[in-house]
Amino acid sequence: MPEQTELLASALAPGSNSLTGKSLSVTGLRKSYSGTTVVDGVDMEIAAGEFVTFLGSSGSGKTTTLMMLAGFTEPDSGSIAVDGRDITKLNPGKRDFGFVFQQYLLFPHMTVAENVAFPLQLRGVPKAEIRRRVGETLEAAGLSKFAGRKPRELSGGQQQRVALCRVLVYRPPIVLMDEPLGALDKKLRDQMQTEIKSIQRELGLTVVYVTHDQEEALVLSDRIAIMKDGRIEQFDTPRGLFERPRTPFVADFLGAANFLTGKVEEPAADGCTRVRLDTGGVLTAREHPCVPGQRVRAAVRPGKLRLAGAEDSCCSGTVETAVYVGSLTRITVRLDGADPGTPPLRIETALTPPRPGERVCVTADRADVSVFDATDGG
Ligand SMILES: Nc1ncnc2c1ncn2[C@@H]1O[C@H](COP(=O)(O)OP(=O)(O)OP(=O)(O)O)[C@@H](O)[C@H]1O
Repeated sequence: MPEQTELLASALAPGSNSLTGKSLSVTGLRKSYSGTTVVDGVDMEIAAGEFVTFLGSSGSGKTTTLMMLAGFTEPDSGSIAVDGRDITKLNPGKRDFGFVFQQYLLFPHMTVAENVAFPLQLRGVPKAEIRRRVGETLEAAGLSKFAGRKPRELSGGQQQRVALCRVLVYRPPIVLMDEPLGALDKKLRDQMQTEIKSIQRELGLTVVYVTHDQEEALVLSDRIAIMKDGRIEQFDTPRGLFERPRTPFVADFLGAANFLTGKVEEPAADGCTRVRLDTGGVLTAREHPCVPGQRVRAAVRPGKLRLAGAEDSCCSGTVETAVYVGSLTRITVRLDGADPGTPPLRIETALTPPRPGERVCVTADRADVSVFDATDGG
């Protein structure tokens, strides 16, 4: 399949109007419905050729934001610019964006070839040129033998590939995709992710993508905008989001963090923040803007908590469960002195795991500990 992807990219390349993507600039975008704000001041700069994903739970405003970029939904305020040109008032057809949605929205009465030809006809491309470009695109996508079929005679993956061809055939500089792989099974989704990513890279397209699937966002994106209640909580690279979450929500949303409450100790010479945990024991974090005595929550991902060696300062507790899930074991540990109402710590380890009932001491490297003010919700 990678070969096919390269073919598709090269079939689209010759004679292209706009081979590379364009930049997108979004400022203060807002939208309310019946007095309820659903998009609440979205600002972002997307570089030409960048793959950006809106990731968030249902109702967080991802689709509404994308629809405003597309021009299908009118913003209450804010502006959108492509390569510095304001397009906020431009109607969708004039924006020359490509759209791919979860529902493939292929025309059911048209054949595959007619579906792919449609955007070229709209743009007044001469007939011979249409025939050539449709043929090349279908060939490269491995769809030539289905050219005469109607969409209902294709599988979900094939239909989605046709939908992708129908967009790429007219080479839009910016492609907007809303859960395009949502209807496909896992294996096909993985395969299509690879294809979409390769085509985007090969052609240098700017892609703005919507999903609620974390793994998909991490695989595809140069940067991810984590959305909550109509706002961007953090817009960063996958690594940045994982390693430097700016809010407890982001820490928990990506990779389900453990939260431990405590109080910041007097600063030490190394500039690190030491948190004396309510359960006893100390966790050290890299520098955070905290003051001594401040009540905080320290966040650590399950894969970053580890069972301490003799030399570590650590937090003692008892293993409650240990479940082997293939390449690693998921352990839960109840810390000594933990409030019975609080959930146990979740730890993932590839090492030989302890057994339920065993006493352990838990710690984390300072680079893996994030600290938030205790009143910072999320
Ligand atoms: N046309 C509309 N009229 C009224 N409310 C709307 C309209 N469109 C969206 N909403 C509301 O705006 C909020 C955000 O919706 P949106 O579809 O943008 O969220 P989303 O993050 O894409 O969610 P999902 O992942 O479920 O698609 C929701 O509460 C939704 O009910």
